[in-house]
Amino acid sequence: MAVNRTPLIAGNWKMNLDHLQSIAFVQKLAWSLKDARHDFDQVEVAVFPPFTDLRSVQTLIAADKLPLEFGGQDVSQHDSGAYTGEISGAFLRALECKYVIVGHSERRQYHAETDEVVAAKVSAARRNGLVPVLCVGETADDLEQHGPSAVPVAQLQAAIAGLPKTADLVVAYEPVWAIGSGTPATPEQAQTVCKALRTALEEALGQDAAASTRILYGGSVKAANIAGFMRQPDIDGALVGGASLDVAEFASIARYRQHVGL
Ligand SMILES: O=C[C@H](O)COP(=O)(O)O
Repeated sequence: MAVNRTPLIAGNWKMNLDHLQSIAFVQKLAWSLKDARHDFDQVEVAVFPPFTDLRSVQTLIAADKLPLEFGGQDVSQHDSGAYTGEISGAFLRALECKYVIVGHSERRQYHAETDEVVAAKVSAARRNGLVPVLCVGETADDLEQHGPSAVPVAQLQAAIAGLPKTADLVVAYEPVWAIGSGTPATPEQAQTVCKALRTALEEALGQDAAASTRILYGGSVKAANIAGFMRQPDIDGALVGGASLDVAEFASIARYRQHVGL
């Protein structure tokens, strides 16, 4: 991991933990990281609760001045109007979200989100002052047919076409076959794709954007395997699903520097 990119350890809770559970979780997480003298200047930690938890999480983090960031798991491509069930980026920003996940494979798969929709959501996030955490990744079939990098790179290119060179963006490489499977990509496999993604960032947005944009790996990350990913030069953190629901496990992932020997 390059020294000029602050690593980001992000927990995507998906559809887990209600607002009461979210309060207990965030309190325990902050306590656990404080106990362990986690260095928040060296590693940024963020949680992505369900929409219904965001107000509780915001209130707790603000009241106790907890050094945690948070964001939504999705955002509408529209800012307001007759879109039943959708959540505006303006609403997320009003709740002081810093980030929003865009284009997660579960949204692409279960909600038929196309590259075009994902690109519109990236724009909506930026328009509303949110940093998009743009997810890209190939299925097992994609991998067999096109190799490791073609699909994630094409998804990235489609989502960032037309963005200004100064756009603040996080990219999360999540091979679909690794998500929730217990079988992560190897650090070397993940590095190969993340390097290709960085090259695509450079081609689209220039050298500075490529050098400053954080690229996360996601897919069956846990405390026992985080160090291998964080040793890779083009991996700047992790987007964690299942393991982010266990406070001790997630805190241990956030303290990856101990595992890496830093
Ligand atoms: O957003 C997170 C990813 O989908 C990874 O999920 P997982 O850690 O449960 O494999």
